Amino acid sequence: MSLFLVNRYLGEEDDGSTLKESRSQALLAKLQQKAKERQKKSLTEQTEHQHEEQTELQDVKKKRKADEDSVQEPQRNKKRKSKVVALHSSDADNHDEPAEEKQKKKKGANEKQKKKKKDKSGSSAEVVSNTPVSGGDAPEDTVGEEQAETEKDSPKQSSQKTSAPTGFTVLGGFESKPVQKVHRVLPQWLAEPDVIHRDIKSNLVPICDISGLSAQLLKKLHNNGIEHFFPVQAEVIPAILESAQQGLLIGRGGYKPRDICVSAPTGSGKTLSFVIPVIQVLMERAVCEVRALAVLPTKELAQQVYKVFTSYAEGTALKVVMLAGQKSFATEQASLSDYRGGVRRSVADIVVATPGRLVDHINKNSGLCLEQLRFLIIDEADRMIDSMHQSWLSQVVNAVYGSGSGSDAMSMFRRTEPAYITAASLSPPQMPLQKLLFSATLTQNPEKLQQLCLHQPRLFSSIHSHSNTTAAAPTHKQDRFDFPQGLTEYYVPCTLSKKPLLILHFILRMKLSPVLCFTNSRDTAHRLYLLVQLFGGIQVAEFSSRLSPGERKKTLKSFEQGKIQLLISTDAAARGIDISGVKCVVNYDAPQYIRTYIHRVGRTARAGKAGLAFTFLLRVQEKNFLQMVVDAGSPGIQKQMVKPENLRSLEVRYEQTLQELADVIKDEKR
Ligand SMILES: Nc1ncnc2c1ncn2[C@@H]1O[C@H](COP(=O)(O)OP(=O)(O)OP(=O)(O)O)[C@@H](O)[C@H]1O
Repeated sequence: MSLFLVNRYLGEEDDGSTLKESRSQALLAKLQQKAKERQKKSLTEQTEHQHEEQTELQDVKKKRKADEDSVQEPQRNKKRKSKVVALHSSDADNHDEPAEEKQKKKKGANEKQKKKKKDKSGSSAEVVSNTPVSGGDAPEDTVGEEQAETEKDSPKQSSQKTSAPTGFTVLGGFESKPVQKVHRVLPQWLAEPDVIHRDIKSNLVPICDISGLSAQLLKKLHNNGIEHFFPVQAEVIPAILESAQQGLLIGRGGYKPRDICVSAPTGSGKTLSFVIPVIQVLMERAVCEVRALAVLPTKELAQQVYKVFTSYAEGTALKVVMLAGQKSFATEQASLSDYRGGVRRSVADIVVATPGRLVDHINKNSGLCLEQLRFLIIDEADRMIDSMHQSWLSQVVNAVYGSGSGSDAMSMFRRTEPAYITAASLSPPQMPLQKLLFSATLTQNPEKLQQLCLHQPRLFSSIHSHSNTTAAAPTHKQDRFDFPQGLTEYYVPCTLSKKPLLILHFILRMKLSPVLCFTNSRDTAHRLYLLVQLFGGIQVAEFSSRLSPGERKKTLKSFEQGKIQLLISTDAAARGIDISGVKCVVNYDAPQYIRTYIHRVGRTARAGKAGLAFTFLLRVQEKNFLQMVVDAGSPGIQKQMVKPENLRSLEVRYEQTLQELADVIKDEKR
């Protein structure tokens, strides 16, 4: 005999499907019976409630009539009418619903009603609003009366209401409404800029017509072959000079000077428009401090601007320093300050820097003191905004206002970062930091510009105000820009395999050199360079991050001197690089972005001269690329076909070169 009996659940007994079936049938029968009982119950409840509701409704009606008699308030009447019509229409809505749905709604409403009664909190108005939902059985005479009244008042309205079953404005309904176009509204300073003439040649201003420039500077300009200012210079130089008319400490009328933004085409002379006034203002300084800082995105550009600054600072007491990593950190550090009598003193007035190297000097406390900074120049500003993730600007601002928090509270020149302008914030006067922004493709996106924390900015632009507001109308997707007047744009339909032949044809047959040719990657640039070199007969060089900064500098110099017929480059040379004598730009690879296109083609047709730009386009690229260029405001891009027979004479040699190239690349990889 067993002491314990252990019962275990062993899952469904597998005694055949018949048992399972009989069980499920029994379950189904049970459920059906329950449902029937529920239906019956609800029907009886319903009739009871309908009766109750009718009596309640009549009460409400009586009460309301009494109210109406006493207070003849038309506004209230209107509300009630619409309510009743709405109730009626919601009832009409219900006709379309399936019977089951109706039943459910009725039941739900009944339950609600019950609850309300229990709580004794339901107002008469609530009862009215609930009534039709509970079955659409509102007393016919009430609705009919109200509807008749409404019809009398406004037949049009009533017809609308009968045709549209819903009297309510359905929130979140499914009615399709035409989507309203969102029109771009620019802040006034962006929408209405100070206009710069586009045509350089016919709007030259003699240098002596600009007041405020010293005889020394005028002489310097003259010596450099500049007798006239370009339109952008004629507008911007006086504006910067005016902002510093009262000295470095305060702006016009004692106010902080406005920041200045300049959007003018490539090659229009933006560099001199900040170099000349900054030199002019700083020439009169007594103590050497870093008062101007120009930030540029690449070493090459920094080098170029540094050259212009040094050229115009020559013969003055001003010292220009470059922090772009061209020299060692220690050498750069030594050029910033020295020790005299145990005190560190600045020996730099103007600093030209790349953002990375600049931040290095700020963080490593290398002797770069920005506490007396008056001008912050941001060239290629749109590109610099894109590199804002490096937080270089906030580091510069911290370096400018860093010691204003009280370490030297007695100092008259103590600086605090300006917040809102109040009488208190303007006193005592402090050296203002004025930002000067320059670009050929300055963004009109206020959100992006906001990152620069501009103070009452003033925009100088060659894009006219009317086009600023309507410009984006066709697409609303991209900004519009100005193209140099002397530029003629072409696109060349081609296939991938014909591209190298085309470039050879341009130089050997069309004699278009010197050509600056852009590719989208440094590998493409390198292969094309090798191919052209192997083909022979063309002075060719490449320019990309494959080369050291020193090699790049040399290459640019040789190109400028005319020793190179074809310079194949990545976008490293697309922005700002000023190489005189570039007759032709070729986009071997079509650029992806309009800004890249504008800067690339802007390496020719500079300073009012003529220039050609060709873009090789594959069939699949044509539509989108041409649309992008037209939307950006290009005056027109023409089609240039190159007949296959024109390339035939080059083909045999080209095929041989391809084989040689394969070997060279193999060797390189090894
Ligand atoms: N007033 C002038 N007279 C003659 N040449 C000038 C004058 N101003 C500038 N230039 C020349 O025009 C060329 C283009 O100037 P700059 O490089 O300043 O153009 P940019 O507007 O900065 O172009 P990008 O947008 O491509 O940087 C330079 O070679 C410069 O020496």
